[in-house]
Formats: sequence, C-alpha cells, structure tokens
Amino acid sequence: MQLFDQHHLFNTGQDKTTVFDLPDAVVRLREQLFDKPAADRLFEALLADTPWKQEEISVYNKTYLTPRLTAWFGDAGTEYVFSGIRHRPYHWTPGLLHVKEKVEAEAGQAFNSVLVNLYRDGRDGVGWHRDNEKEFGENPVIASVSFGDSRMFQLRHKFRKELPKVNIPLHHGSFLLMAGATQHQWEHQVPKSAKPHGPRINLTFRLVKY
Ligand SMILES: O=C(O)CCC(=O)C(=O)O
Ligand SMILES: [Fe+2]
Repeated sequence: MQLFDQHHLFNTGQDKTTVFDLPDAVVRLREQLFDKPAADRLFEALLADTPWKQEEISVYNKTYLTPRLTAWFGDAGTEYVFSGIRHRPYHWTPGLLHVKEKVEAEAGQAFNSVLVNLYRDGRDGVGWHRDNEKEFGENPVIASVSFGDSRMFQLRHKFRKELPKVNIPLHHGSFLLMAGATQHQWEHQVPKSAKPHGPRINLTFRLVKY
C-alpha cells in the first residue's frame, strides 16, 4: 500500500560528492547514495514498518514531547539512555540491514546501531545539539541517510561564533557523514519550517562502544 504521494519527492538525479571545507570538522555529502526507485521503496517500507514513538524529554523538571517520532535499532547490548531511561534497541530488520551495508561501504567503517527519526511535517524538527555521548567514543563517526521530503540540515561552530552557519539541504536518498572532531566542535539541527512539508525519515548510524 502506498501511504504517501511520492511524485514530488526530490532527488538530485546526480550522484555528486561534496566535502565541506570546515575548521575542526569532517563533513561529506553524497547526493544520491540511493537512486529514486530505491529511495521510494525504502521510504515506504520504513514509514510503514517502524514502531514509531514520540518520546518525552525532561528539562528542568518539566516534560515535553519531542517534535518528531523515533525508534532505535541495533545489536543486542547497544543500550542507550534517553532522558535518564535505559532503552533496549529493536532488532535489525532486513530493510535496515540493507541500508546499513551500503552506509558502511560508503563510510568505510562498521556501525552497530541506528536512530531512526520521522519528521511528520514542517512542524517537526530537532534543535541544536551535538552527538558526543560517552558511549560513542572519542571522535564519533555518524552517518546519516535521508528519505522523503527535503529538509535543511544546519551546522554551526560551538565556540567560534564568527564562523557562518552551514546549510546543507538533505534530499531523498542522500548520505551525510560527520567525523573527526565534528561532534565536539560543531552543533547541528534540522529547524522547524513554516513552509508545508511532507514526511521525512532520517537514519543516523552510530557505533556504540561497549
Ligand atoms: O534529521 C537529521 O538530519 C538529523 C538527526 C539528528 O541530528 C540526530 O538524530 O541526532
Ligand atoms: Fe544529531
């Protein structure tokens, strides 16, 4: 069953790689790790088959619902702590294992877990943050794949406020790698958008050290 009209889903149609020349960061974009037919199939399968949940986060004794839906998958033992609560990952699905293989080949390293995010529309997003939790080791490598509607991904230096913000539109089927000191020196976000947006799924592959 087709859950979402894919006709407008934008894929650059050109598999270009861009290495961003940023101080204290290693950031690489591949426009089309998945071509449009593959991205369309994966988008539908992930949308339908993922056990989506809207997590609560506590900030200063108040609880909020995160403005996106998430699910965590990984090898047994890759527990993660979210808002003070221990979570067990779901087992890998065949679809996710297929994506993982392609992502590992492109990144040149293995991953053992993935956080899957669903941005239902323009009102969903993720605020400025770094993914530098201890369980990801010294210089975490994070590989991100996007399916569905295009959204803007932004980076800003955490300490050198004079540096300009970096805007990277992430399209259907794209791959983005963050490595080196990126998770220490830079923050990233996907801002909410006042423009209408269809759903977008993003997968961030990580290596939990345990
Ligand atoms: O949706 C994205 O492109 C980024 C998601 C993200 O930053 C995260 O899951 O930590
Ligand atoms: Fe992140």
